[in-house]
Amino acid sequence: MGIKIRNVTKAFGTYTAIQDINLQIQKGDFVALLGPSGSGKTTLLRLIAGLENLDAGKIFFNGIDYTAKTVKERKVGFVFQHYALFKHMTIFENVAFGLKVKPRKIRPTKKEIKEKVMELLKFVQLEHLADRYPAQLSGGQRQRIALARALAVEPEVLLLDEPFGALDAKVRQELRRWLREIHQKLNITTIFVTHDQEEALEMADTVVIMNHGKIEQIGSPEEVYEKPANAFVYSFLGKVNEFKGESLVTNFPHVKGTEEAVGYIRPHEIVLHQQSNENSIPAVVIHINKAGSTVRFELKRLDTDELFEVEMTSDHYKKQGPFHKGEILYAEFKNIVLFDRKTNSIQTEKNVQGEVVSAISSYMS
Ligand SMILES: Nc1ncnc2c1ncn2[C@@H]1O[C@H](COP(=O)(O)OP(=O)(O)OP(=O)(O)O)[C@@H](O)[C@H]1O
Repeated sequence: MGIKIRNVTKAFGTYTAIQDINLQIQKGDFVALLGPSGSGKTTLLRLIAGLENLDAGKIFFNGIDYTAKTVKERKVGFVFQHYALFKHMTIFENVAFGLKVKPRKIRPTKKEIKEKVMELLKFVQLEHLADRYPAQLSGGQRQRIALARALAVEPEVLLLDEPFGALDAKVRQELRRWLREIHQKLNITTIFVTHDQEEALEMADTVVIMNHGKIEQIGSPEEVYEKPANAFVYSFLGKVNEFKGESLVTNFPHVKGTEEAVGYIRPHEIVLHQQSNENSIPAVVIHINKAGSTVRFELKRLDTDELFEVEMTSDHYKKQGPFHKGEILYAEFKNIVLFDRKTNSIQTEKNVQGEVVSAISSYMS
């Protein structure tokens, strides 16, 4: 099922949660709606489902205007963050529910329902839990059952709202992989909401980045990460150090009047030296975190007192270090990305420092 959202707007009272959104989702796509809290992700998902009425615009399913269709008519399957399983029903009954409540004419027979439910439980690898109650399952198992239940009615679109949000990191990781496999097998158009950029970039084929009820960028994970459309997308996808105004001037003596310029640098794009060079800025080490395969440093610039983060692989650190808290190091900023705050557009990207200085100078002068 392909979905087209055309000029859709939705307000709650005087607050516009979705502002004139356009989005086209291809049949079989695996889409993440990604954005900070309150950006309108859930509202957009509920509009697609037919759980909310829109104020303006249209929604098409396979080219047909579905704007006025009910939830039932849209044939969507849902999975929510908080497992909406029926507590008083067994796992089997939970999965069978959608089939049992079908109108008599199209309701499968008891035998067919049993076969279908057992097939789904096998599919989500939990057939041995058929007779248990939801309270006897782990959070991850409950979400897998919630998915089996959503799939029982053979939806044409699968909608998931922060499906793994309430689970711990390890289970979440397992379920991400599992859901991708399920999508590969079934190829149902799937849209999931998340505020976790790692989850979106890892799982989705298409990422839709939302902010303040609008879409900031649509693209593959590579596209949005490598070619962010604006400052919001850049800073939302991964850690960044932000420098503006005086800190950019101090860093780049050629730059004049920097009010509208913001420079972003990812922590792994800063190189630390024990000796100064003409491109480096002195900074004192505030904290070193050596847990895991990446070593993270917090440093304070000596010229502006600003804090910033640096990351390097532990292998690299072994060769270059050890560094110590309180030590003065020299930070060289590679790949600074400069945004114009007025137009919210990228001025320069992925340059080495020398080129950036000239780009900034020509932009500012
Ligand atoms: N039923 C409602 N009545 C009034 N305001 C609402 C309603 N539903 C959502 N909103 C508002 O609309 C905005 C968007 O909410 P929405 O739940 O879509 O955001 P979200 O991006 O999914 O956020 P989160 O990640 O926190 O769930 C928020 O400011 C929210 O307060």
